[in-house]
Amino acid sequence: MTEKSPKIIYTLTDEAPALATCSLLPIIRTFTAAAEISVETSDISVAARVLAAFPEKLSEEQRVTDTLAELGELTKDPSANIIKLPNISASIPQLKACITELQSQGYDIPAFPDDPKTDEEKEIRERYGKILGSAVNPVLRQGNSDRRAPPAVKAFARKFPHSMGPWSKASRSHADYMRGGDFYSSEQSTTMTEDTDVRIEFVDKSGQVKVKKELHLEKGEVLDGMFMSAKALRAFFEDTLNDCKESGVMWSLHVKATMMKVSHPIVFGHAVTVYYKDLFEKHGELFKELGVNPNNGLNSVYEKIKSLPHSKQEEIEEDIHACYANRPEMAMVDSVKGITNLHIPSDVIVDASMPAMIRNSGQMWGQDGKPKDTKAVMPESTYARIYQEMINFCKTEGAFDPTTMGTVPNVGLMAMKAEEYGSHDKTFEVETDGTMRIVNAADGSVIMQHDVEKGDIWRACQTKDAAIRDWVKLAVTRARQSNTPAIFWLDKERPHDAELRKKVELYLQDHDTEGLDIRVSSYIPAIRRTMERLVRGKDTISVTGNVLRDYLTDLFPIMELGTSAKMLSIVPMLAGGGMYETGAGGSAPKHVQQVLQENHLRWDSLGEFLAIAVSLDELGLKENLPKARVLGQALDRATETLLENNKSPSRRTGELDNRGSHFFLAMYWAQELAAQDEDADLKARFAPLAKALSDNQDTILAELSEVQGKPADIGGYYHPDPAKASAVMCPSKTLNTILADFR
Ligand SMILES: NC(=O)C1=CN([C@@H]2O[C@H](COP(=O)(O)OP(=O)(O)OC[C@H]3O[C@@H](n4cnc5c(N)ncnc54)[C@H](OP(=O)(O)O)[C@@H]3O)[C@@H](O)[C@H]2O)C=CC1
Ligand SMILES: O=C(O)CCC(=O)C(=O)O
Ligand SMILES: [Mg+2]
Repeated sequence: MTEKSPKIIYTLTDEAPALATCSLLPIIRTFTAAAEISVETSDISVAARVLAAFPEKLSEEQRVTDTLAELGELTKDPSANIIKLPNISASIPQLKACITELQSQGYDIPAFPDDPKTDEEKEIRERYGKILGSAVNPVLRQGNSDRRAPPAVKAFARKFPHSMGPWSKASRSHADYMRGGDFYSSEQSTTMTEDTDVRIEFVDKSGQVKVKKELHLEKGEVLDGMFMSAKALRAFFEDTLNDCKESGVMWSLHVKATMMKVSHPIVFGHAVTVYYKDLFEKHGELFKELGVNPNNGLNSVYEKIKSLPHSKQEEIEEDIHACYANRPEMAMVDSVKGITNLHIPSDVIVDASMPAMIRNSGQMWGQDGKPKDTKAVMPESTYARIYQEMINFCKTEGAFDPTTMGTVPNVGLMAMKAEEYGSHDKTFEVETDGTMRIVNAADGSVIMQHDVEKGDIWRACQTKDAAIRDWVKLAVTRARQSNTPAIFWLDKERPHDAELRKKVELYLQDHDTEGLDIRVSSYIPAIRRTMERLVRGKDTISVTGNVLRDYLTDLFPIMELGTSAKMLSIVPMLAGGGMYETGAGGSAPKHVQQVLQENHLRWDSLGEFLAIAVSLDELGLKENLPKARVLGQALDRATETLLENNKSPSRRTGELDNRGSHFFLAMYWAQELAAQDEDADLKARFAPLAKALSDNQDTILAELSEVQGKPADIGGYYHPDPAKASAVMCPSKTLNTILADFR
């Protein structure tokens, strides 16, 4: 194949989707080869990114290229066609585990410096800092977000509804959030009237000015500044704990320490030191000497005390247990292993954890492994209120019914690192009391300022005008194409949203909105109206900012479909290319545990099937490749058949899993190609494959089922051995031979 041949980039990521890829990719390549489309891989796993950061430490054979940087460049190319699977947005404990694993495999990379002192350590910390948290998605998402459940997926959910816990009117579960002192209450916002250079500065009490960051802002760009008071946050945590202790409701923290990689670990750290207050008061000095970092969770205590004599370790562990006696019961991540909600900051991630709780009758799991009513603590009130509104709704109306409910697609403002999710390099933990301010670099005039205290978390956010214009256009396009009412969720009380409201009003005038139902509404009336319609089987597009994009595209899909992995998730890039995300969920670490213990992968690749079909269709349209379109459309029909026949993976070991589901997809896809009459060549080519697969169905399914029930060895967690992982994920010799013979 020449270099110019049409190509799709398929990302290799982490955990469950990476395993699923070992099985699915050979199938995809078998089909795309027939249209001379190459499917090239790009490894953006945490492990690959770590290795790419230290080329000088590695041998020639060990070195890998910086594929994320390459992909970032590709997003500017109008012909870009990227299939993006979910990847780990690593917390510090995860990054450390990845480093240790790579070192054990013979890669001479440096340890993660907890407390960098020398220049060399600082430089290493900086390199690792670029890999931490949500470091991939913001680079690749150079467009706004279009996430929806295709009609076939909705039909499937209605025919085979997922489980949905009932809601009691007497439920004591609720969301709790700060009523003051949070980002919401301090937000300031302005739109730049011209291109402007600004400085973010800190002024201490003696008037000394320290420049924290310099920025170039474009004309029309929206700039926000806000802070969260550390004192108010700690007082809030204490109040919530006391309230739970008195009422007997379980306590649980929901943040996004992965994506909000600077601010939320700090918030998480405060929760740890408030919950385990007695422990930190008693051993604070020792913990400091040992390098305990509460922002990494209670696990940091367990890790660091390992160096102490046994008797001291026991004393500290007893003090930890004493906290449980004094504090309310806390929700557990794993009650059998004793892992609490505060052990590791990346275990409970708000976008997925809150809908899971609501779907589970508003309950989470307690120390005894039993579900219990819960206070879901989400300090920042900006978005937490929508969860309370949904809880109120479920309490009065009962749980949602997946067999009758409508759907809530989302058009999300995401391009160019919009809003809070692009704020990490402009987020600061304040060192002493003083003033944080943004000044115009040209004349020193103050654009906005906040009086802050030591420990407060201050941040600035940027939203580019081009991104907002494109977002409005995408919303109108989706409303028109699907003939569905759309609501712009913009809060009247929020200064940032007030700026956006002005722009939305203006940019809507650029489009033909005749006959469309497009409204602008504050969050609470917006979710209320959406839910009122939803339970009546009616659809409503939510048009939201970046954080609500993230939250709502888990919240509604999890109610509607059981998992957001079944979503079609398209990012039409501003430069003209396309990125097709596979669902709206993450990399499902729990699924890997099941593979390692029982060799059953319950990962549903539906998001991948949907993404590949759109990717092929778009490729066909752009490159004038009718065969690509025929392949894509046949894949969509095959996916519909797969859903109708319920050949999605089961959760239970011994039943059809991810690999078996891929087999059915391959068979249905080949059958669709053999049945179509648009392309005679594809018809003739795929007829024998369809026959071979259906003739051997029983043998293949038996071979796939045989391997289940025993532990599996993939040779690593973050950096599995490709041969071992492939052997585990492609265990049917018959299927492997049929695919190899066909190619
Ligand atoms: N686009 C991206 O790159 C994203 C990455 N992430 C990253 O993913 C990791 C895990 O995040 P987490 O909050 O646990 O959320 P996940 O979405 O990965 O998992 C939550 C649960 O959702 C269900 N689920 C998710 N995907 C599937 C699927 N394809 N098939 C079937 N069920 C599915 C599973 O439920 P059950 O266990 O009941 O089967 C799973 O345990 C983190 O490292 C996070 O940073 C998160 C979101 C998006
Ligand atoms: O980038 C991440 O960490 C998570 C992304 C995510 O949750 C989403 O886009 O829905
Ligand atoms: Mg999300």
